[in-house]
Amino acid sequence: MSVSGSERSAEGNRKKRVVIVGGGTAGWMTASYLTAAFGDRVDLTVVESAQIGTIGVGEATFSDIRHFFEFLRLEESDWMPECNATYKLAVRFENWREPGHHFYHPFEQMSSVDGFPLSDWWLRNPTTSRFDKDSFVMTSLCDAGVSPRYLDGSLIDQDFVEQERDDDSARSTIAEYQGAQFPYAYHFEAHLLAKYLTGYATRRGTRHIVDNVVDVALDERGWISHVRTEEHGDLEADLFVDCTGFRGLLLNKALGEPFVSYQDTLPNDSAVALQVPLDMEREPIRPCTTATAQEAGWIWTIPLISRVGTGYVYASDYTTPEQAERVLRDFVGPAAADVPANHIKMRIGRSRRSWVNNCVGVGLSSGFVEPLESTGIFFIHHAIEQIVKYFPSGGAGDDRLRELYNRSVGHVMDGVREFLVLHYRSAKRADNQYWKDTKTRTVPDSLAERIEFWKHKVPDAETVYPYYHGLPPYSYNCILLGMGGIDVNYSPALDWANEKAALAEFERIRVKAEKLVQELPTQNEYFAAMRAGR
Ligand SMILES: Cc1cc2nc3c(=O)[nH]c(=O)nc-3n(C[C@H](O)[C@H](O)[C@H](O)COP(=O)(O)OP(=O)(O)OC[C@H]3O[C@@H](n4cnc5c(N)ncnc54)[C@H](O)[C@@H]3O)c2cc1C
Ligand SMILES: N[C@H](Cc1c[nH]c2cc(Cl)ccc12)C(=O)O
Repeated sequence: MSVSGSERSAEGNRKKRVVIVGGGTAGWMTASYLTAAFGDRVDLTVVESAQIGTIGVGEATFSDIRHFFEFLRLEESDWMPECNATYKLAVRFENWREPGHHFYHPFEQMSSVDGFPLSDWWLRNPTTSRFDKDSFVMTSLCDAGVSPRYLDGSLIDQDFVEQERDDDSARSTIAEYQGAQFPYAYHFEAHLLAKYLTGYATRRGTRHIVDNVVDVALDERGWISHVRTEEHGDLEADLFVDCTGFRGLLLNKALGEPFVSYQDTLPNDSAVALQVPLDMEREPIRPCTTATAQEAGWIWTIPLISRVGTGYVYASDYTTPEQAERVLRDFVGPAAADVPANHIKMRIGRSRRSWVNNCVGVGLSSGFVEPLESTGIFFIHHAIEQIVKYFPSGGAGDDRLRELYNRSVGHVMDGVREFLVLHYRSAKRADNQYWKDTKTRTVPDSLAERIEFWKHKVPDAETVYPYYHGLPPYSYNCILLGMGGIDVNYSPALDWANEKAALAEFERIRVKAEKLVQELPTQNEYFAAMRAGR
């Protein structure tokens, strides 16, 4: 049955009611974005429990998140100080290859010379032992601990400033900027961002209810008719957004949508986290997330203003919570002595469909992979953009819109899963059962075949996971060449090619890095100036 434009717009003109259950990062990011997208043409309510806490450990992000803040028309100086935010130029991997080794996965597109990526040229003739340092400027900036902005606020890479549109009414999305690599992302306290966005959304008309949802009622079609709260009665809506975290109260529990576990390929299912005070007068704020390999997983180190978020992500099949906490406390040292530990059980995988009938899960209810490449908030941001893109009309075409949404969200999570599995499979480290098993465990179907290709031709757009999943081919190059456990070869054609231009490109990178390290302020200096109002 087809629906005419006029029928659709009549239905579409009715004010849509959206109820978001859950007030963590997912709930408030969704509320803020929908407010920014639709204004008061959509009636929004967020209901969150005062008793059930949120996940917030000190999070790192993708660089794409800048489009979220831009969509809300927020400047860094508005929200960063409120969320103890710092810059992230890369992920630094320590000890994944062998003790004492480190490499970076930076926010910087890898150059190509004569049609071949720099990784190919580097494999043909490694200038030094550091692929990441030879091929990316950001690596040196991370080692030097500098900010990607000068003290006057200008950005290292003016190209991005020039790309920004003059037209104030247009706002960008992730999809529009694919291919253009912005040079940094952020570290921030997700619970502070949720608090900041509570103010943003409620000032723009979002209703905020603090109460427990105690029942989810379905109508005869199996759609949600209302959620029942303890003290605020029943909340009806056209669309319910499940932001209840790992509980999946609406999507999984009430609607019964199955959860597809990734545990067979990504066994890390637990974490223990600490918030460690940081003396900003004495200690540098590193401009990167650090992921340090451990006996049964890895430890994240996320530098924030005045503190460091840290935690051990581990597989409960290989160690216990008590041992994990001991390892983490030893790693941090005396600074963690009086800090309480937060033990978290993680649900790894995704809901088979994230959008079912009139309920869409966003955040941990939709899916989660371990935080190795900081993808949780990216999943949320991507999901919200897709909700707007496929927003239902209430008409017959909605089934198709939901299907497209579910495909897009499913591909993002499945693609990220492949990327993360590659980290473990390609890590050279194999010094205990945990690390030995990473070499023999099943990998997602087509990854095994891709790895066989990559041994002979470094990853490019033709050979990585074929659907959009946020990660460009150069990221795969960084991981493969950095982890060192899979032998990759340069393209044979390079034996007959002239490498002069490639050598000049390596030299350009070296000179640019040296200059920037001299010129840029440290993160400590930059944020001291930002907080003083510059
Ligand atoms: C160990 C760990 C490390 C992470 N690190 C990163 C990182 O570095 N980068 C990144 O991008 N992401 C990271 N994440 C993911 C990120 O923290 C989450 O994606 C993000 O915080 C969103 O969580 P959420 O809002 O979906 O769920 P939650 O924070 O769990 O919020 C759930 C909300 O639902 C409410 N709720 C639940 N049940 C009810 C009920 N019955 N009635 C009313 N309200 C209810 C709760 O009160 C709460 O407000 C990490 C996650 C974990 C576990
Ligand atoms: N969408 C990209 C994803 C991306 C590109 N480079 C990196 C580096 C790191 Cl450490 C994480 C993600 C990405 C983006 O966010 O820019």
